[in-house]
Amino acid sequence: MNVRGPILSVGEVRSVDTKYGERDLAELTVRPDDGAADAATVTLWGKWTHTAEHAEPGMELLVTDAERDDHGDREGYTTSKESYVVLEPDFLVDVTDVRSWVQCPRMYYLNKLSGVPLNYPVVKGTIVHEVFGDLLRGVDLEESIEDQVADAGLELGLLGREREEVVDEVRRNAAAIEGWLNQGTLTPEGDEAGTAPSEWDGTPAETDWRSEYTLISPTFGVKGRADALRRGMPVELKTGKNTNRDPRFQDKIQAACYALLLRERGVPADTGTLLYTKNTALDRSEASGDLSPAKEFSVGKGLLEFVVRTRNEIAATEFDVSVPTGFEADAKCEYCFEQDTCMVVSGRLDQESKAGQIGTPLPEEERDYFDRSYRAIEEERRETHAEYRKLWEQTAEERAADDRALVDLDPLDREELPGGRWRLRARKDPEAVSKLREGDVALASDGDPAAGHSELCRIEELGEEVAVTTDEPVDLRRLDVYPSEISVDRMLTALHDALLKGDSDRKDVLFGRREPEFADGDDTFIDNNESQNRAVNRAVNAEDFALVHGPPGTGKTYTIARIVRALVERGDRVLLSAFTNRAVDNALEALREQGFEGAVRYGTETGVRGDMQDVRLVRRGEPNDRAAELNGASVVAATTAACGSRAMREQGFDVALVDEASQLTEPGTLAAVNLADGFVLVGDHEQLPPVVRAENDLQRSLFQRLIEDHPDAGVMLDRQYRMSQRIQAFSSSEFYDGALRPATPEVAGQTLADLGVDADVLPPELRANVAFVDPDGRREGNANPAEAERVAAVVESYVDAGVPRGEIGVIAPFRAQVAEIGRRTDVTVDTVDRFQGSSEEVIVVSFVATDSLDSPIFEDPRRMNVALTRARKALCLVGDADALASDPFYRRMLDWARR
Ligand SMILES: Nc1ncnc2c1ncn2[C@@H]1O[C@H](COP(=O)(O)OP(=O)(O)OP(=O)(O)O)[C@@H](O)[C@H]1O
Repeated sequence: MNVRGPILSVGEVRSVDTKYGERDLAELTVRPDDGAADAATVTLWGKWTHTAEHAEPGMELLVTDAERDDHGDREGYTTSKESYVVLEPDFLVDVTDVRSWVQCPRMYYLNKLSGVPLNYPVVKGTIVHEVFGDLLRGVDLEESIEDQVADAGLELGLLGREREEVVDEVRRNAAAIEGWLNQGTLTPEGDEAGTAPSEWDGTPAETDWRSEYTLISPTFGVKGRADALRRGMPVELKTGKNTNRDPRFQDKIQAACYALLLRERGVPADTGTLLYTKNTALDRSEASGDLSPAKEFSVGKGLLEFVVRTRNEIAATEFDVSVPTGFEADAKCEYCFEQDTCMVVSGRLDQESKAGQIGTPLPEEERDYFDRSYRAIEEERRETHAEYRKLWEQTAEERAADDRALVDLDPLDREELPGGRWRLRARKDPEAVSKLREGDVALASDGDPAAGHSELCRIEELGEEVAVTTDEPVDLRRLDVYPSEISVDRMLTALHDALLKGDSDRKDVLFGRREPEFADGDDTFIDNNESQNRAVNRAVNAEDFALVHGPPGTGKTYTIARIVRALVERGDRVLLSAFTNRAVDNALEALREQGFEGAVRYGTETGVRGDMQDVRLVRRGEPNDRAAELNGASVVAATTAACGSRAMREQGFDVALVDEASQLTEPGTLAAVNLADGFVLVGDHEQLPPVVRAENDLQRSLFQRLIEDHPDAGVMLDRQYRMSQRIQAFSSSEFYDGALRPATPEVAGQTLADLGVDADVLPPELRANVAFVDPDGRREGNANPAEAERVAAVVESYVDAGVPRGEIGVIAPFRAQVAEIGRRTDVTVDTVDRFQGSSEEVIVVSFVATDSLDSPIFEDPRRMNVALTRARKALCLVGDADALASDPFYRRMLDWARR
């Protein structure tokens, strides 16, 4: 029986005499059934008392295979021989984190802060791992090495490595792997080593080899990606040498973690193998000891329990977001490679640490900022974990209704690609919608992503047919959004880089110790728009930073391109960045339209728009050429997320220009800003705020903070090129103090007639360029079918009058209503978030709500600002007048629309 619930109290560890001799125990009070049952005593015996020492009231406790042990009138449970005790099972600890924690808890923390840097051992390690995977999939060794070294071309070039030298070194490492794979003793009888698994049926024990296996354990709160499984047993590859007979302790722990994860799936993994690739590469005369690369060890219950206890220590530390000191373990600092880094970080952040501190602490406000941001980012991590949990807590139908999965796919075919990867196809219900998009990394599964067979995949095609690529074939019956911690990890490293590596002068301005400064200068860069020209001047003259506030349609992109050109003309190297790929590509397009060539686009093939592929930096190839292309570019364009990548973190710029800055968290913005001496942020804090799950400081952008603290550093673009006078009026008065105006009389006076539409053909209620229609529908959940029907009819009226379908967009607040409307019309229907940054001649907005507006979606008027400003010539609001009139903001909107 499993007992699970919140801990109410934790008793001291004490010893008692039992028939087996003296034993330790600790009693905890827990409310089982996830808090629904009456309080019960749970007794943890023996080594599990170690976990009791880390437990605190408020944490969640899980005891598997518990036994009843009633205490008089109170229910009680006790651990059995089979039990595992898990603290905070919902917190998913990564296997690599368990590994670094056993080396030293402080190392775990430092790794988290600084991320994986660009260095040769790391890049080489990745290549060797890839080659290992290739060998398991049956690829020829030499072919694989050439291929994988070419793939790492850019990074190798940035590290100044020559291709030949790397090929040689990888070959020496890979030889150990190949040799081992070819050893008959380790291969099942009659089977050839290195052959790819023929058909995967979901049970690891039944196939010979699997590479890169993603595992998540709901019970133990652990996740990770095993290098390989051999007949269900974990094999870990280490690009180092180890001449002892036994694997290194931390390596053993890592393999044991995977064994634990496999056991949860019913695979009795009782042996772990570590493969040290440098062993055979040693010069035999210099080396002594055990030179065989593969070292096996047996994974007993004691080791698995140790893994869980270690994992519990991490979960307990993260429960109160405390910082490990290193005293938790008995690692010796003087033997540690990280000793200096550890001391510097401890000194700068004034943290207690076993290694000690050097240097002077950062000013107090910076340490406060660090602590607050660190906590906020860790809260966001917990929210990400909650997303993982939904993979097994929600039913397939719930996932689909939540737009997080495409379910009931019908597998069509599978095709093996060169290099051993697979392309899988399936048919999907044409009406099914989800958040998944082409290019996304997702989880492909046989229908059960947690307990069944699942593979990470990349979505290549998402129409009526779905096509994905994976490492191994899987019966493609379901596709899930795969929650990634990468953005959380990158926020932490950006925070680290900004505060611990950042220039102190820069920090003086960021932390309000000094005002931003500007050089004198007033040139004419743009002669037909005064505010845009001021914005370019502000940006060009900024000694520290400048802010460009751009309401809808005011020519932000145009102005950005002009700023970039002006900066490059005076000899600056510029980073052109934005939150989304779309905005980065739009800015590049504007640059091209203004006649500027020579920008390099840093991004993935699927992320970059088709017409920008010609300037995309290809990472594959000859190291020197690849690095020269990036290093030599005067303008590099990349999303802010990509700015946190290993390669980009090593780049330096004079100015970073960041578009959509109001949609970015502070650390998200810092990722780009860290790379440059000065920066220009472009955004509009009156439109959508940063997209985060947790409710904390991350919801406010750096753009907003700076523009509120230093209004003089900003220029607002006040002429818009998009909407007719009538459409923009409400937004201008509600959000921009009436300062927003049409740029030209043509913009102001545009109507549907300009499209050749005869207004008389339209129903009377749609003839004005702002219209309101009340369909008298009823909200059902997050949809309103009657309203959807009316929206579709409104769309048809515009089409009948001559508006091309491609010029009409429909915006609805909830995905359920998007789907409801999508079933009735073939024009673009989406939520506000998807429409930000775009516009259409005609926009129809569906409000869904009836009776009242009680949904968080209606609480932030900035959403409405985005919705209402997407229309150029006609805007039609479809909603329930009574519900809208119940809130002052929406009442004013109604008054305007009905005027
Ligand atoms: N100074 C200008 N002179 C002439 N046309 C301009 C000027 N500035 C912008 N435009 C035009 O106005 C339109 C909108 O500009 P742009 O796309 O740069 O707006 P934006 O502010 O980036 O829009 P969004 O609000 O969607 O981000 C474009 O067609 C652009 O060419």
